[in-house]
Amino acid sequence: MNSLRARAHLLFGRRSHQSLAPHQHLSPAVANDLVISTVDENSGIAMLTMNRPPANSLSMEMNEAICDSIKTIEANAKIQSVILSSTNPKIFSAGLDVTELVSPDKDRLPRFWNSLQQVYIDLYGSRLATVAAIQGHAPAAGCFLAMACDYRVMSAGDINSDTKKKHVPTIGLNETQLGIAAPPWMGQLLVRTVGFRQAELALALGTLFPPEQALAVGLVDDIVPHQKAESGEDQLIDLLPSQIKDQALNPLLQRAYSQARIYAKIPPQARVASKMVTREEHIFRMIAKRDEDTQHFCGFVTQKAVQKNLSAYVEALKNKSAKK
Ligand SMILES: CC/C=C\CC/C=C/CC(=O)SCCNC(=O)CCNC(=O)[C@H](O)C(C)(C)COP(=O)(O)OP(=O)(O)OC[C@H]1O[C@@H](n2cnc3c(N)ncnc32)[C@H](O)[C@@H]1OP(=O)(O)O
Repeated sequence: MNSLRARAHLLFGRRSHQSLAPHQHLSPAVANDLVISTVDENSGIAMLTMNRPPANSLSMEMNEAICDSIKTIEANAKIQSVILSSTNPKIFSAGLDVTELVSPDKDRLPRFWNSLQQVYIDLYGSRLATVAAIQGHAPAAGCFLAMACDYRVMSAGDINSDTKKKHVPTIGLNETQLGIAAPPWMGQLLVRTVGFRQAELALALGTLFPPEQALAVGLVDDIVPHQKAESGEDQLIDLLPSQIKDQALNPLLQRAYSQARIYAKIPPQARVASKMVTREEHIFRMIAKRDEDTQHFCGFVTQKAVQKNLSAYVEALKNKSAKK
């Protein structure tokens, strides 16, 4: 137990009281293209915006960029909360980049999987309070990113003013629909989020929940109707990267921001210690089985039958997109 506590300190307690970053008031966007980070030391809030068109799918480089951004923000002791968002108004993240899975390079595949495991460790185990602003679709590992946060707000959907078409985002672990299974630690996150029976059903069926249902099962904490607010918070406007500067009146981002502010006011030692109570065991269990998990993943994904399903899925995605 003592060693668990020591390791927990490494995971959750690291750098929480040290200022490793030079003092800054409000930083301009720090972009590594795939992920854009902005921080506001006055409010103690940062924003991590995923920016990998067209769908924020998680390639190895994208996973690494997410981890790098989390670590950079964590190194600033003035920051207590981070909002995870997307530059794409219709897609939060489409999950794993499925092209990483089809006819994979045998040296890259385990590294790719390790990069996803690291996102889990760094995001789920972050000392920061994390709020997911789920504006658009969040299937599979997109749902995982949201579940790894402390709080999830989801858009109720939107009507295109020109075409009058309704856009309703969905969220869930839909892996079985691709002929694959969510890895145990990801599936367990769903169990921890929505409870055993709902998770058992949703995992088997690959259910993608629209916002109202996601709220009803507890997969998200709040849903926000898309009605532009009259006025925005100046501090939120400053935090938005240039790519989404026009989103200052977006009610979803405003709701995420107010939740991030609530978290930022809680004494960090207490908040982090309480996070440890619910998360440390799960994280350590995964770390202990990390290599086994990688081997299982590589073995599973490279099976002939699985490759056939994945190829067909990627083809269908491309055809769907081409028909638009
Ligand atoms: C033991 C463990 C073993 C295995 C575990 C493996 C775990 C896997 C977890 C995963 O995350 S698997 C990935 C699952 N993801 C999906 O099934 C999502 C697929 N995408 C969609 O359903 C839709 O794209 C969307 C609902 C997210 C958005 O729909 P829409 O707005 O209509 O956009 P398009 O479908 O036209 O897509 C736009 C563009 O993006 C490309 N794309 C979409 N998803 C992915 C993806 N996951 N990876 C790579 N690329 C993706 C799509 O092909 C289009 O690209 P174009 O260049 O053709 O425009």
